[in-house]
Amino acid sequence: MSRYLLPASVLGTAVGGAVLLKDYVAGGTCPSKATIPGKTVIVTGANTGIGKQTALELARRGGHVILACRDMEKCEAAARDIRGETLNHRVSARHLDLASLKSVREFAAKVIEEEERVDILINNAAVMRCPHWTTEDGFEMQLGVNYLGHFLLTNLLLDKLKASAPGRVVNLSSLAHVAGHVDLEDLNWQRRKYDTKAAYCQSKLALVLFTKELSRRLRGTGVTVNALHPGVARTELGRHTGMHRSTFSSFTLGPIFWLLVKSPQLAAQPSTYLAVAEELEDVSGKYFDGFKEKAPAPEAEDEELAQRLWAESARLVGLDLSRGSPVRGQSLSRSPLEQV
Ligand SMILES: NC(=O)c1ccc[n+]([C@@H]2O[C@H](COP(=O)([O-])OP(=O)(O)OC[C@H]3O[C@@H](n4cnc5c(N)ncnc54)[C@H](OP(=O)(O)O)[C@@H]3O)[C@@H](O)[C@H]2O)c1
Repeated sequence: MSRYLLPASVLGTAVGGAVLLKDYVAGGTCPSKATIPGKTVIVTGANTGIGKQTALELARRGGHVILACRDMEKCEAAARDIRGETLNHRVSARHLDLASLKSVREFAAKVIEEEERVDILINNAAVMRCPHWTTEDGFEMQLGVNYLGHFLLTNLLLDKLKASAPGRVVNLSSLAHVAGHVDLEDLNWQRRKYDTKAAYCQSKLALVLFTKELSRRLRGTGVTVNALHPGVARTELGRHTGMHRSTFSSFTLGPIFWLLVKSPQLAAQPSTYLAVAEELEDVSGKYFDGFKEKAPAPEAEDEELAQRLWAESARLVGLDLSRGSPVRGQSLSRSPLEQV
């Protein structure tokens, strides 16, 4: 067994390296020079990685940028960095923990009350391949943070987005969605044996399906929504994968990874493009790989699945299906899983 390990690892590394090289070469800076003075943008998970760089790029383009993060110390520090670098003082920090529906509702309520408008929502935050953790409301963490938290947040902000139209929603998905499967009978991993990779892929596929159904519902409102694979970037996303704990990985994959993958600055360019490019004004419901529109995985094209997922997600987060608003009288502290 062990004599196959080294050649297999070398082959794996070479293939992985080639894919990443292609990704790097395909990258580039945002082809649009559009500015966004007077527009209000929300970026979730903006204290680090692609989110922080996207917020920086949008602040450079004159937007009023709201960094929405779970750790206020990191959030304020990122906002300070961005203000210092861009000299745009309309960059602010707000608390949002996507692992808590109560926090999502509080964040949305404050934004609706205190902000005049919301033009662009970038659903960027994510957690990848963490242990089998659950959110405050009892959802598997990757489903709860990456998908359900953003599903609820977007729905709660829709009226504001529509009132500020034209507007845009950008959902950070991933190429990993192609390996995903949405199991409507067990979205929350209560019956299936838990598989953290599959849970990440499911959450990213759910975001593409959500994009499709939301786009259908937004027709004629002036608000568009698209999903994006930003490319492979060296960020903190791999913090739970344990790659750094393996000696083999540290000495082989590690350096290759750091050399070949995109910087967060480069990986933020497609998010910026989807948020501002004038030529995308009427483009909605699509999946982008970098700057290019691509066909997503076949399961992500299933309109009936997208509609059923919407209904199930609304049920899980406690949205009134007919109004798209929180169910009246619903306790914010009880788990929606307990309520249904
Ligand atoms: N990097 C890549 O190669 C890659 C590839 C494909 C897709 N993507 C997607 O691109 C997006 C950005 O990823 P990244 O690489 O920049 O990752 P990252 O560096 O790990 O940043 C993730 C952000 O999400 C935040 N976050 C995590 N849990 C949260 C919660 N409960 N509430 C609010 N915020 C939370 C993190 O906050 P803390 O710092 O407090 O944890 C952080 O700000 C993600 O959607 C990811 O799936 C990335």
